[in-house]
Amino acid sequence: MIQQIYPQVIHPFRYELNKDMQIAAAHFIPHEAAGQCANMHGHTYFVNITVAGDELDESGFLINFQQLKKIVHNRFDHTVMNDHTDLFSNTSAEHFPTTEVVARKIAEIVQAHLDTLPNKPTCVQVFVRESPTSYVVYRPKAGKQ
Ligand SMILES: Nc1nc2c(c(=O)[nH]1)N=C([C@H](O)[C@H](O)COP(=O)(O)OP(=O)(O)OP(=O)(O)O)CN2
Ligand SMILES: [Zn+2]
Repeated sequence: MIQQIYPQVIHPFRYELNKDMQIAAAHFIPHEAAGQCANMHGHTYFVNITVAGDELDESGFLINFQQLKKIVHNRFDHTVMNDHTDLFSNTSAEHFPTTEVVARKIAEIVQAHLDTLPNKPTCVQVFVRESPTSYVVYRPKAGKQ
């Protein structure tokens, strides 16, 4: 069971939901500054996604928790991050599968789905813990990723 305390995000919305998930995945950072992390290795990523909004859908959901798991966990679990060439690149630092970029890409994937919903919720924070001692918080700027 995942039980962690996450950094809080300030937002103006009435509702906020949080979905936790674990993703087992491998990656490498294709840069000499990464040291040993330039070699392929694996993590159990702990991800927390925060979605907020003022309106619920016809089910009384901001978004179905299960849908969030489907679009994020199912996409990455037991994969190699670098193999997702539609998202990550081994030649551009903005797209290396670092914790920072993984968090941003998850926010982009989630927001793209939220944009299709009639109640128009917003992804306001993505927390990604890559190791017991290292995590990133990504907060999209209002109105853009
Ligand atoms: N800013 C970032 N720095 C590092 C990243 C990253 O994504 N963003 N990634 C790595 C490596 O991929 C590595 O998996 C994680 O490194 P680190 O936190 O050093 O992992 P350790 O478990 O070895 O940490 P200790 O606290 O030393 O046990 C490197 N840097
Ligand atoms: Zn790593």
